Amino acid sequence: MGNVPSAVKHCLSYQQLLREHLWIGDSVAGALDPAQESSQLSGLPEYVKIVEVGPRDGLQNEKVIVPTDKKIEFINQLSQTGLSVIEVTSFVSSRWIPQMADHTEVMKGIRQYPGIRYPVLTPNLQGFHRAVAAGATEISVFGAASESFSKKNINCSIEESMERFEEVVKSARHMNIPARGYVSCALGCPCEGSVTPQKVTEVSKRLYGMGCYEISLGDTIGVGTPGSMKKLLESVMKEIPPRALAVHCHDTYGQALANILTALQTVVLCSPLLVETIAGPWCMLYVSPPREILLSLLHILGEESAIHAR
Ligand SMILES: CC(C)(COP(=O)([O-])OP(=O)([O-])OC[C@H]1O[C@@H](n2cnc3c(N)ncnc32)[C@H](O)[C@@H]1OP(=O)([O-])[O-])[C@@H](O)C(=O)NCCC(=O)NCCSC(=O)C[C@@](C)(O)CC(=O)[O-]
Repeated sequence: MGNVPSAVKHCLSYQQLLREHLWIGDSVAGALDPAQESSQLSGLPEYVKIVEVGPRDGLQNEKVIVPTDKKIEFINQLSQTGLSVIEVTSFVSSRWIPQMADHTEVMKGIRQYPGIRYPVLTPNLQGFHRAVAAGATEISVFGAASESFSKKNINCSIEESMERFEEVVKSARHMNIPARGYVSCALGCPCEGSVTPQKVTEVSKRLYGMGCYEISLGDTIGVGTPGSMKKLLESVMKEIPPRALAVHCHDTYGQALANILTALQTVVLCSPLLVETIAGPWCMLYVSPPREILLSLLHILGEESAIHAR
């Protein structure tokens, strides 16, 4: 792997993870034959949906603005890896997030493959209408469980954000456009520190109640631990069915894999059917095919701006 950063190495494949991180399970390490693998996987969901968020959450954090054609190429390559959902961009203000200023060009420029969904972030009606005009067929609203973060991120209180999201989700429903909902700071806030599971549950419930079909719990600054993830899910699952939950784990302190594993194990106890985990070069693991893509992206971005965790 030469000088490829370890965060990137972690994205390569489950098999690679098993080889490199024996702690994932002594008896699993090195066991790549299908029979053994399937027995080791018991206790985990039968199906894990991966939402690739690299083109949005990854590129929005790059200091160097990636050229539009490279973004389009990146997304088109991701589309060929077997992913079923790729978050493409966000229709936010370019004054706030200049890295996403080319949202319309990216949305219009990508090749949309049948069977793959390409959601985009829309903070308000203005963003929603622009997204739809650019061809978006799935959207996400993004709130927070912390007042300070909400103000800092989208310039409004949690309550105001819910009012905006109601409008967006209602408009989306009228157009048969599915809506997802993010809850940032689910395991800690950069401004306020700890955030209670009750607060996260309350915001998640509002988003689910207004019609978001999936609620993604964001460990925005990667401060979660398996213990706090378990407590969080136990609280949120009292109000929201596990099949509608996703976790979005930043790997800032190297805890994302452990947190995702805990999420999978916690959710499977309640429902063997489905858990969604957000994956992406910047966020998480389990994406086996895009090794070449990651390496070529690193080449595009330059090693200095290597994949980082927020
Ligand atoms: C939400 C706003 C737009 C409010 O921004 P604002 O300044 O409060 O908006 P405003 O309504 O007062 O309008 C001010 C100007 O913004 C324009 N405006 C208004 N809305 C839009 C729009 N949709 N697109 C483009 N322009 C817009 C509007 O037209 C006006 O333009 P002017 O008249 O001054 O020329 C702003 O705060 C914003 O864009 N924030 C971006 C936040 C963001 O993208 N953060 C990163 C993503 S969230 C995240 O990363 C967390 C997540 C999802 O990954 C999960 C996790 O990790 O936990």
